Amino acid sequence: MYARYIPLTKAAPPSNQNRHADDPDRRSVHPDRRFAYQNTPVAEPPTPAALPQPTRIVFGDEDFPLPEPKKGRFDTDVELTGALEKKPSKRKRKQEEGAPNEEARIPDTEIPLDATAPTPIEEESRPQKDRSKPKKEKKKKQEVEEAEPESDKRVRTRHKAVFEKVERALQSKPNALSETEKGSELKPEPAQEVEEHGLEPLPQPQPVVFDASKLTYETLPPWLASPIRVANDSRRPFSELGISPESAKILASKGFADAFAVQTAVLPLLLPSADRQGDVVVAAPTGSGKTLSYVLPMVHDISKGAVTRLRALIVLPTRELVQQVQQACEACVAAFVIGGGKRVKIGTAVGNKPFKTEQSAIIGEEQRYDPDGWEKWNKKQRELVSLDDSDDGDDLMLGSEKTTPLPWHVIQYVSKVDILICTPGRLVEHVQKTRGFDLDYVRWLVVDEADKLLAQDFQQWLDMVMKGLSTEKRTARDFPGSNKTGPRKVILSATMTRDISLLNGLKLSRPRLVLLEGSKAGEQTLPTLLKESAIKVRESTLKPLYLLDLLNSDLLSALNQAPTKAEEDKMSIGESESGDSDSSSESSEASSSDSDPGSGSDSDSSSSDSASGAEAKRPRKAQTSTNARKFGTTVLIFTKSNEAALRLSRLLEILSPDLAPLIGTLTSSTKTSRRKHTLRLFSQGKLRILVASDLVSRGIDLLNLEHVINYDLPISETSYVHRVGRTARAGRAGHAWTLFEHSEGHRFWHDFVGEGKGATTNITRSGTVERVRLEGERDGKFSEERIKAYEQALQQLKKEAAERK
Ligand SMILES: Nc1ncnc2c1ncn2[C@@H]1O[C@H](COP(=O)(O)OP(=O)(O)OP(=O)(O)O)[C@@H](O)[C@H]1O
Repeated sequence: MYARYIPLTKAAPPSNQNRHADDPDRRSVHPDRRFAYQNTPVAEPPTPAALPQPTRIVFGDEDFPLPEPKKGRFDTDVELTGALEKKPSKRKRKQEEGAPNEEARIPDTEIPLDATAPTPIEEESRPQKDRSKPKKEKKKKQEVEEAEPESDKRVRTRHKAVFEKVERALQSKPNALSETEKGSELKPEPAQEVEEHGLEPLPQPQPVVFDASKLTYETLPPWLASPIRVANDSRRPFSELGISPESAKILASKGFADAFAVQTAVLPLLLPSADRQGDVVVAAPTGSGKTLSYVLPMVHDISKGAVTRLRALIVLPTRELVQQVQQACEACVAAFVIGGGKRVKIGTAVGNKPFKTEQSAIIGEEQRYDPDGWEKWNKKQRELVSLDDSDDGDDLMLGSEKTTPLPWHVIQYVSKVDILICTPGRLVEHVQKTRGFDLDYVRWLVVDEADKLLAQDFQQWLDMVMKGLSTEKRTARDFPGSNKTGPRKVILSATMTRDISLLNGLKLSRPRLVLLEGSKAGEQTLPTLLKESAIKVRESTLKPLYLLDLLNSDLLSALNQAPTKAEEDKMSIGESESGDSDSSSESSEASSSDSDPGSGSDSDSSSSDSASGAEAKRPRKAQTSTNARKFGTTVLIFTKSNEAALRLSRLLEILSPDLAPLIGTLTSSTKTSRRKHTLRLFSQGKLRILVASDLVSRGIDLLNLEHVINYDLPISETSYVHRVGRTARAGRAGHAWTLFEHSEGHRFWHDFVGEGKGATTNITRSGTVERVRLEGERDGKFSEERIKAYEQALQQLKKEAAERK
C-alpha cells in the first residue's frame, strides 16, 4: 500500500496527527524508497483552526505494481523484500477475509478518494450486475459520513463545494492521475522532499556481494594442488644445472653422468642462488634418484663454508638407509673438494656403536681463552666439592666436569661433523644427552621416507627437532627475520603423504611440491620399467613348492646387462665402513621390528629370536659357484615377518641344496654386521637370493636386483610400492611377482591392481599385471614324490627348532 500527502483543504483534528505512527500496518513505506515515517520527529499537534493538516490518500497495492526483484540476489534480498512487502499484503489479506477496511472505519482522518471510479460512459457500458456497485459505495459513504464527528461534519458542509470540485477533477482524469502518481511513487523521492518531511533513510544492510569465482571442492593448499612437474625422461648434464664442470667430471667418474629427471627439477630449487626458494617436497617413484637430488646441493652449499659446525641433519628410518645415504654424501664430498671447497665432514648416528663412541665422533672439546668463564667454572667447582659427585647422568654427558680446562680457559663443545645422518631415535638421544649437541647452526633438514617418519613419531623426534631449529642464538642465522634464511627443509618419499596434519608438523616455509609427469599428488607411481606378474596358489599348505618352482623356472631370467664398474662401486653397500670388524661393538644389536628408527640405544638382547640364533650359527661360505653361475639372475623374496623369513630361507635350503649357497637372509633381528655382510655378498653376486622381512622394503638400493617376489602379500598399497620398487631402479628393468592364495585374491586384484567391480587403487602403473601359471603344478596338484619331500623338510625344520630350545 502506498501513501502520499496532498495539500489539505480541511484541518485534521489533533488526535489524528500521528495516530498510526506506532501501527506498523499503517506505516506507508515504499520498498525501494525505504523511508520510514516512524523516524519522523512528531510535532506538537496544532489546533485544528490554526494549522490545516495534510490528508492521507490511500491507494491499493494493485495500482502500483512492485518492481521485479533483481536476479542474482537471493536469500538476503528475499528476506528484505519479503519484510517490506509483508505489511501491505497483511492488510490485503485482511480485506480479502472480509475484515472492515481500516481506512473506511476511520473516515475522520483520511477521506478515501476513489481514483479508479468509472466515468458515466464507462458506467453505461458496464454489465447490469456491476452497476449496483456505486450504489453500495454511496451507501457506505453515507454510513461513514454519519459516523463522522460533529466538528468534521461542519467542516465538510462548509467546504462542500471545494471537496466536490476536487473529487470531480480527480474523477475526470483518473488514469492520467494514477499514471503520474505511479511514476512519482516509483521514483526515489527527491532530497528536498525528504528534508521537507523530515524523513531520513533507514540504515540498510550492505548489499550482498557474490563471489563470482567458480565453486571448487579443492581442499589442498595451492602448493600441493599445483606441483612442479617434470618429464620422466628428462636428463641433463650436471654442468647445465649449476654444478661446476670439474665437479661434474668427478660425479661422472662415480657413475653419475647426467642428472635424472627428479634431479633436474630439484637441483635448481635447492642449489644456492640469489633468489632462494622455499622448502621442497619430492614425491617421485622408487629408484628415481631422490637421494642425489638433495645430497648434491647440500654438500655444495656446505663446502663453501670454512668452519665445521652441524649444518645439516638427514633423518632416515633404518640403519641401512643411513649407510646408503652416507655413501652418496661421500661421493659428492669428493666432487666439491676438487672445486676448491671445504672437505665436508659426514657423521652417522644409528646406534650401531656404543653411545659414548658415537658422542665423541660427533662432538669435540676445545680450550677457549675466557678468564671470566674460567673464574665462574672455578667457583662452581668449589661449590660442588661438598656435593655427591656420583652423578650417573653426567657420565653419559660428553665433556663432563672431569675435563679440566687450562688456566684462564673454558671448555667449548664443537661439532666434528657438518652433516649428521641419523635415525630419529638416536637423534633424540643425542639432543637429550650429548653436551654441546645443538641444532643452532643447522640449515638443512632432510626427512627421507617422510611418510613413514611422520606417521610414526618416534619419541616425538619432530617436535624436538623443530624446537632445536628455532634457535634464539643471534649469530646462528644470517637474517633471522627473513623467510629466506632459516633451515631449508627437504621432504621426500615415493609414497608421499598428502595428510596436511602430518606435513604441518614440519612447519614448511614457501614449500614447492615436485612430481614426475603422469603421477598425481597422493598417488603412488611404479617405475616405468617394472613388469608385474601374479601367481595363484591353489593349495596354500604347499606354497613353498610354488616358490621353488618359480625359482627353478625360466620365468626368472636375467633382465639387464651386468653392472658397469662404476655401478658396482655404487652398489658396494657397507664397504666404506670397516665391514665385519666393527661387529664387536654391535654384536648384540637386535630389534624386534622391521624398521629400526627408534633403535636409539645399543641395548643387548642377544638373539632373542631363536630362528635368528640358528641363522647366526649356520656357516656362510659364499662363493660364486657353478650354481650361482647357473642361477643367472638375482631375487629378493619378501615375507610377512622376521620369523617367516628365517623359516622360509631354511626350508628352501633343505628343499633345494643346489640353491642353498646362494641364499641369504635379511631381517631386523639379524645383527647389523651380518646384514651388511649379506648385502655386500649380494651386491658382489655371490649371493643371488635374499629372503627378507619388510626391513629392506624401503629405500634400500640393490642395483643388481632383477626380481622381487612377494611370497606373502604386503600389508598395504604403500608397502607393495616400496617392496616392488627394490627392482627396476635407475633406468634398469625389473620384474615383480606376487603369490596370492585364494582368500587373498580379492584384496590383491582389487586394492593393489585396481581390477574388478568398483575397484580403485592408488597405485599408478604403466602396464598391466600378468596372470602366470607354473609348470610344476598340474591341475592344482604337485606330484606325490614332491609332496613327500616337502613333508620331510618340514619335519627337519621342526627338529632343528626343538634342538635350539
Ligand atoms: N644421476 C644419476 N646417474 C646415475 N645413477 C644415479 C643417478 N642418480 C641416482 N642414481 C642411482 O640410482 C639409484 C637409485 O637412487 P636413489 O636410491 O636415490 O633412489 P630413490 O628415489 O631414493 O629410491 P627410493 O624411493 O627407493 O629410496 C641409486 O643406485 C643411485 O646411485
